[in-house]
Amino acid sequence: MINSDHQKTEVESEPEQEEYVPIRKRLEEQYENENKMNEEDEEILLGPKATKTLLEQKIELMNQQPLVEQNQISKQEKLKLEEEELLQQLDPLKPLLAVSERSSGVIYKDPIKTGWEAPYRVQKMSQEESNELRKKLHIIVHGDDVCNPIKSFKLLRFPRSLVKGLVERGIRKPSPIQIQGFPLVLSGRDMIGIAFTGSGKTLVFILPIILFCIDEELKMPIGAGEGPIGLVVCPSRELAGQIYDEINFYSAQMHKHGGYPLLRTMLCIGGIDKREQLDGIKRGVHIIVATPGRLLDFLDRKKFDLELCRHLAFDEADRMIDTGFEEDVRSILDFFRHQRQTLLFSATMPKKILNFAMSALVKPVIVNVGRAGAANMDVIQEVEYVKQESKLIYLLECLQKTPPPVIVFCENRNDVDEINEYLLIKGVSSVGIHSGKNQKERNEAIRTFKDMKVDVLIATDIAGKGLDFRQVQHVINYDMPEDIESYVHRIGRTGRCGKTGIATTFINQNSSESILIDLKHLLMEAKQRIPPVLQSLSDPEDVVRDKNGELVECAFCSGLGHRITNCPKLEEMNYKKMQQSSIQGRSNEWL
Ligand SMILES: Nc1ncnc2c1ncn2[C@@H]1O[C@H](COP(=O)(O)OP(=O)(O)OP(=O)(O)O)[C@@H](O)[C@H]1O
Repeated sequence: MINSDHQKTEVESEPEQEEYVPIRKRLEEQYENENKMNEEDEEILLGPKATKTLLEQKIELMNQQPLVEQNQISKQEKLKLEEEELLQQLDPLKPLLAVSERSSGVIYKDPIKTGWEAPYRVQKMSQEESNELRKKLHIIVHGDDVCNPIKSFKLLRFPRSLVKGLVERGIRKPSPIQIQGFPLVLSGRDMIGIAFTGSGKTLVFILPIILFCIDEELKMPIGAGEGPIGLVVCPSRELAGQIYDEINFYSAQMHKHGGYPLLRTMLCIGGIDKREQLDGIKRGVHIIVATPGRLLDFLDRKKFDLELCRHLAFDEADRMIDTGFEEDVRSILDFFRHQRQTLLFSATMPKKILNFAMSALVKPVIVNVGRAGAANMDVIQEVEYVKQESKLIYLLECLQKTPPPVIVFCENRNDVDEINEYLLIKGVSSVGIHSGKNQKERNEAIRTFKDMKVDVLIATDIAGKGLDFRQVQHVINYDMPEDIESYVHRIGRTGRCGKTGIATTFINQNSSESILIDLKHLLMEAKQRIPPVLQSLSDPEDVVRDKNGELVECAFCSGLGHRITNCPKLEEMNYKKMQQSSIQGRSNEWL
């Protein structure tokens, strides 16, 4: 978690802790309270409420069928329905609609219009041909009127100067998420893109946004104080910096090789001088890349507005709307004055977040490449039992597995500092990054590591999501993260864009059994070797399989080894939420 360190410090410094109330009880109470307040709102938005539970409705439905057709509700089905119900109770949140949209009663039914159209050759592809191609590439789509996938940049009508830029980056043909994602985004559709780490999701939103902005600029140049047309929001400053650099790279390529206008972009994140950022706005800006805290700060203080903004992308979207931050997202949406295109991307997307996110989209298309939350198959996953006291020594040995650069992840920042000190003493060139460091130190750490001036980066989950370090062949988890999604993101820092990588994870008696069972199933799914220590763990009784015998994932964290009723992430989040209810304001991490 990006701000887990910060949260831990706050929690530790609390003199008196509130009494711990079991999750079910708290949820029941919370649901009752929120329900009272939101009944009217919800009825307007969602229609009249059902008076019966899903289970009762199902039984009633079955009773209406002829006796012969009646099957007993299986234990599994019953569990699934109970889970659906629990999920609904967990989600007493209003749909992700901005207050302004709700108050004006405006409901958009059609996607926004763009000037892009697929070539005739693509348009006349039959449904069977499209499905065949999707099947071959493991692309699964959900949604109405999904446009055909497109296999080449040329057919996508990308300008030559842009293709030149792609080639300079070693990119010659679109990846599966891009084959389906580009035509959808270019044609104005709202989209949720879910594909494994390192599969090229970033380009799916940045390239179309660049093209839309150039188109607008050519029609009517952006004036002083105007813009942005495109807004990208992501959960960490480092990721924002990376996306910002990518946008500038492709814009510069199009300017240099094609004479297109050079786009004005702005990085809107905490930890850097506000005045510098505001200077950018004065000249007018086409694209802003932001973290939510600083963005809301500027929007609240009317430093710029979203009057012209038509394209909004959330990267690592599930993290953005994870418990506790949906209010920030709602506030951002509230600044939009006109219809927008909304795009969400991540390698993990638990069902709870997906349901919630869908309410902000218009006629959305969900594009999946593989199971949401599955590990990248190009990463060889190794799990080793290492006693707590032997970890540092073993780490040195483990670093020899591959040539540098290597990333070492750990849960808390004290460990980052301790490991960094140890490695430096042992003569290993390393650098540490965590939320306790100032932005200058954080930027410096990422830069020196990216430029391969140091061999090892030691990081908390602050560097776990979205960051693209092309050369990294080995990721070491010094400890097992608290939830399986963070594990998937962490190991995804290697094995990117088709290259193979190794991930080594240290486990011991400190790792919770629940997360180890999730890990075991994730390894099984990715056809990896299961070490004896994990083999000996048996599944809890409530684990459910679908008709094909596949495990049904937890709807809250996508873990395969437990149900939502026993979700450790949910338990942890609710505990933290309760602990922090007295702490006012947004986390520093987001500013
Ligand atoms: N079609 C492509 N062919 C080859 N390389 C590509 C292609 N598209 C993107 N890349 C490169 O692959 C790397 C990973 O891309 P990107 O960062 O977009 O992955 P991602 O899917 O967003 O991963 P994560 O989930 O970890 O954020 C980048 O270096 C990018 O330049």
